[in-house]
Amino acid sequence: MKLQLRQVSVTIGGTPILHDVDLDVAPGDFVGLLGPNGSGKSTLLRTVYRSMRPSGGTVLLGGDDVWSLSARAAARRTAAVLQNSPTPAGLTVREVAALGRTPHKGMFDRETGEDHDIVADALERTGMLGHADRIYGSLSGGERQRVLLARALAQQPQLLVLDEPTNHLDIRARFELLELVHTLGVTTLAVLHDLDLAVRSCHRLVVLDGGRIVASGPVLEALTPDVLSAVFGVKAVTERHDDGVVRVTYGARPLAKAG
Ligand SMILES: Nc1ncnc2c1ncn2[C@@H]1O[C@H](COP(=O)(O)OP(=O)(O)OP(=O)(O)O)[C@@H](O)[C@H]1O
Repeated sequence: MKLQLRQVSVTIGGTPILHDVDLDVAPGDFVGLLGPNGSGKSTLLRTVYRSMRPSGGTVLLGGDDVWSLSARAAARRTAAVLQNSPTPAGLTVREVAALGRTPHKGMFDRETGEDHDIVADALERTGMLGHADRIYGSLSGGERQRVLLARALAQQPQLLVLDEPTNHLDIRARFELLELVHTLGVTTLAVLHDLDLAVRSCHRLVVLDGGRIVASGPVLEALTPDVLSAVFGVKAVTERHDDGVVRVTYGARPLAKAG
């Protein structure tokens, strides 16, 4: 399902945070949202998963304004994996993942065999099925992150919104998680701080700076040396290597301002 932002702006307490953002994610595309600290990435995501109403502009999912949908209808379409998501204390891993089924069920509906299978599949795909009966609060940060992704998968969303999903994960788990997201084929918009992971994993990139989109497109077109220098302050190049993998290579003295 395609996601379109049209002229989206956000102003908080009189301070403009996002300025007329236009952004497209095609069905099935995995788009990385990059930018320095404070550039507005999380705020942009909030307008998509309905946590912050834009001050202007529209957010369209499958052609429908997400802010005109009921919260429940929107939740059936969009799943978000966020930093520090509040999670009820005392639940098991399976119970947390099963929360992803909530938007698909009536208030008094019980879990069906199909729900059970969907949750088990989500836990299996995130490598957490073996921990299904553990208390969520007892997990490590990386394990929690996987369970939150399992909850999102159990939601069977048409749009996946991820805010720094690889935070807390060790290097192998980072690759595994992004590989998993890539293979899901679900339309995905993900804030990523690791530029090298982003260029390997994403189909396209969008770069925010000061609340404005300053570059977007296929990875090699979006993350040019000029953008890396002007936006991120580093000397680096993005190039496709002989093995076909796109990588970001940083200079020996990577700080652009260091001359
Ligand atoms: N509720 C709020 N009230 C006041 N300012 C806010 C609020 N939310 C965000 N901001 C400000 O808006 C700007 C963008 O914040 P945002 O969290 O979207 O940036 P970000 O690109 O996700 O940053 P980071 O990479 O550090 O997570 C920051 O200057 C932040 O302080």
